[in-house]
Formats: sequence, C-alpha cells, structure tokens
Amino acid sequence: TELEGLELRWIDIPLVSPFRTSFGTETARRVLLVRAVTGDGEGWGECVAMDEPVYSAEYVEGAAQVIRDFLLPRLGRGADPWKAEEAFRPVHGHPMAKAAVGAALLDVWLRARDTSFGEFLGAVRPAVPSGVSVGIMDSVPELLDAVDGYVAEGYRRIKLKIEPGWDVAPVRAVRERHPDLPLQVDANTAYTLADARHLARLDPFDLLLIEQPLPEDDIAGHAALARLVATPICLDESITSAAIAADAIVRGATSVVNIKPGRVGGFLEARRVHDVCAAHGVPVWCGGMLETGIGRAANVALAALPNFTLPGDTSASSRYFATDVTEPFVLEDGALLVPTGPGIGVAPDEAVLRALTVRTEFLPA
Ligand SMILES: O=C(O)CCC(=O)N[C@@H](C(=O)O)c1ccccc1
Repeated sequence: TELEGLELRWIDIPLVSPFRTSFGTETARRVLLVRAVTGDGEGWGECVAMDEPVYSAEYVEGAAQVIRDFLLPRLGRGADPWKAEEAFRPVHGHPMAKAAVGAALLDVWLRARDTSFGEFLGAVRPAVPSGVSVGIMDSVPELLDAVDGYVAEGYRRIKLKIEPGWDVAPVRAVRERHPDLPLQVDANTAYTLADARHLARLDPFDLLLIEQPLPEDDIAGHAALARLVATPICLDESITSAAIAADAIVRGATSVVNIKPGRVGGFLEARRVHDVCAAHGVPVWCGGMLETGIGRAANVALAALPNFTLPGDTSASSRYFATDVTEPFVLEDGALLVPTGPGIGVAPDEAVLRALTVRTEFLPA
C-alpha cells in the first residue's frame, strides 16, 4: 500500500533523576517521534538523537530536517521497509534519522501482517534480562546507594559510566560491595591510548567489558588497547554498520559489540550486525538511548535474538520516566517481556502524548 505521509512529533519528557555521562548531564529528553501513515494504518518510530550532537553527529533538529528534506522525498509514496533502506542509501550518514523512519515503516508493515517485531527479527526467548546504566555521581557513597537500589530491583547487570577521574575508585567500591555482580563500564570515548596502563588498573575487578574507551574513529587504537588490558573491549559509537563491525572484529579492536538500531541506521541493519558478530563468535548486547516505550519495545524484541547473550541497557521505563509514553515496561524477575502484539506491540497513550507534545508536523508523501 502507499505512504500517505509522516508525522513528526517533538516531545519533552522529564527524567526521574539527572543522568550524567562523560559528555554531559541530562535532566529531560527532547525526543523526536515519527508516525508513518499508510493505507494499512500507522506505525511508530523513535529517533534516538539527542538535542545536541554530543553522543554522535546527529541531533533532534538536524534529524527532523533530514527526514523532511532528504529522506521523505526519496520515499515517494513507497512504504516498503527494504525499498526505503535502499532509497536512503545515497544519503550519507544520519543513521538515527533513517532508523526512525525505517522503524515506523516496519511497524506499520508488520501490523498489517499481524506479525510482531520479535517474530519478524527472529526472537528466540520470551523475555530478556535487563541491565541498567548508572551515571557519574558526585560521590562514591551516592553511587553505592544508586547501585544498591538497582540491584534490589532485580537488575541482572550494572554498567557504570566512567571518565578520567571517576573510574578505578567507583569500580573498586561497587565490586567490594557486590563481589559477584555482573559489572561493566562505559567511557563514551573519554580516554586515549596513553591511558592504557591506567585502564589496566580495572582488570582486577572482573568486569564483563570496557565500553568505547577511545574515540569512535580509532579502530586501530582499540586494537592496540585490547593487547594492553585484560578486560574485553566493547565498541558502541564506533560500530555504525555490519561491515564496520566485521572490520573491527577481525582487527582485534572489539570482542563484544553493543548494538543500537539508531546508531546503525535501523533494525534491518541491526540484525545484520547481530548476524556478523554471531559468525565471528562475538557476543552482542542491546544498548540504550533512554528510549521511551516506543523505541524500548522494538529494542526488547531485538534483544531476544540468539546472539544477544549479555544483558543490555534495556531497563524498565521507571529507570528514566515517571510516566512513559506507552504502557510502562516493568522488570519481572530482572527481565522485560518481549511484546507479542503486531508490530512493536505497544502504542502511545494519546493523553500522555498530548501532554508531552511540544510540536507536531505532518509531512505528506
Ligand atoms: O539505559 C539507557 O537507555 C541508556 C544507556 C546508556 O548509558 N546510554 C548512553 C550510551 O552511551 O550508551 C547514552 C547516554 C545518554 C545519551 C546517549 C547515550
């Protein structure tokens, strides 16, 4: 069937607590949602770009313009997710903008065929174990309180944000408090190869991995670092496609991969990254970008694929939001249930959406 148009919807959703990473602190999210309208109905996608280009080069206003001026015109009235991926290929970069449109088209395509994201992608389990990401805090006691709370909630893995000056001490404190807890760290590119000896001081704490210690374009640097530290290196920002995942793996730059559909251009490519990593015996886990229930639902379905063998940043809605845009995702025995309804299996609550909406714009195909 034909595409009638895309609705862009900007929402402001507050965070339950400030979230500090090596590139800044967030207290609320400006989120761009995309609703695809076709003759078959509608589908939803969430653009994971932040308000400012500090995680990667994309940002909300830029993504909206790329969708309006460069992606939608290339779709014409086409609504086929594969043809859309092909139509977007001449546009360089902008994976998060592409992924948001692609997810909305895939959602409406699957709803029309009464097929869930999980069935379509190849989910092999009904629930996925949840990890949780813990931001940089003002003090170690404050960090320990936060970690204790998440462990009490049942989270299966803790990820600590680190940066120079906040790394060995907080990791040591958490490890001493929780000797058997699956634990990993995320540097968000905050270190250099000169920090190798310092990062090796994390080796005694039995971490699952060190995520993206170096800048995203430094594949060779991560390969050199992997030879200098014992803890496995995991890449996030560096992995923008299945081909790049394969290159990073064969060059010894990464032995675990964080998959984020928005970072790689969409769910079709995310599955290719999963498959390439599986072919190399490299485990993957599902990263997070503080998604609302719309993006979270699709991520949970992806995280149920066979090679997602590590808990991801697929936390409960309450980790970030007092009120989610959809029915909240709730931790059950430390896991989230994979939605079974058609498409992403969830829908935004109209009243909540209206209350959070800053602006909408309908773009006719
Ligand atoms: O649980 C979540 O959704 C967030 C997990 C997380 O730490 N995301 C990090 C990241 O670098 O992966 C991030 C934080 C803020 C903005 C972008 C990314």
